[in-house]
Amino acid sequence: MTFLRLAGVSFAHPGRPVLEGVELALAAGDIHCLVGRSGCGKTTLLKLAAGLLAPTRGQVLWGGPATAAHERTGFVFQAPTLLDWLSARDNVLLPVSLKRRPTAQDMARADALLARLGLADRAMHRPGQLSGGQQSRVALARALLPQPPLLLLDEPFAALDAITREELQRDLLGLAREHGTTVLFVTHDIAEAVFLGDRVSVMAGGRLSHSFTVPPAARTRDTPAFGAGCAQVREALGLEVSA
Ligand SMILES: Nc1ncnc2c1ncn2[C@@H]1O[C@H](COP(=O)(O)OP(=O)(O)OP(=O)(O)O)[C@@H](O)[C@H]1O
Repeated sequence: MTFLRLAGVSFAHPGRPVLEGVELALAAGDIHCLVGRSGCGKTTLLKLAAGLLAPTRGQVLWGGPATAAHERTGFVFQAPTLLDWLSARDNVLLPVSLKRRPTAQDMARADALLARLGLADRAMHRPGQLSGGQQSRVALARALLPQPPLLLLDEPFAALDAITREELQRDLLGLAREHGTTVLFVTHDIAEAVFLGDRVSVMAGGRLSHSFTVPPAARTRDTPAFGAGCAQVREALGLEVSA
């Protein structure tokens, strides 16, 4: 089933065309990674997918469960964007507490998500008392709390060290599978895209120039399948591929 489709989507900021006739189809439950050079329009595409921007041409078509547009998507940005004066648990509860008073069940769900992400003993800590990786985990838990069918991630792990980044990639993969969440993930990092993606699309010249299906074997690093996936993406980006 196609979950979200961008059909011939174009977008221009004032005086600056960014996207030209983008075609993208997300299958339900897929993790789709988008790789491209800085400034090529990845964030703009995510905002169009979220309905935060409207296309100047083309359509964004929703084929997922019938929910209000703002309830369809969770968003995780590069910076965790947590509220400094709230505990980790209250940050996770924010999508609920902006609408109504959280129930005991909401709090139990927030605590369960924090525990799933290894933060059981940090629920009452404020963001300033957490490491960068822990703050990113809180941001991920916050995005997942309303159980959105679609999760949009804009380089969420870019600022993290390599070890924490790999841990969070595994956590994201596990959580997306457990919840059946469809994911659109923007990254500069080719290895991250190949590790996480069921599909990887390369963005260049305002459109998706290449799209690949990644075999499940590529989810183990240091396998030929992983190496081949990275080489394919490098080539599509016009980067040197070692022999
Ligand atoms: N509000 C805006 N007004 C005008 N131009 C903008 C605006 N937002 C982004 N742009 C321009 O649109 C282009 C695409 O920006 P976008 O943020 O989508 O790129 P990106 O691929 O996500 O970049 P990065 O990888 O560096 O985050 C860039 O050239 C940027 O300068």
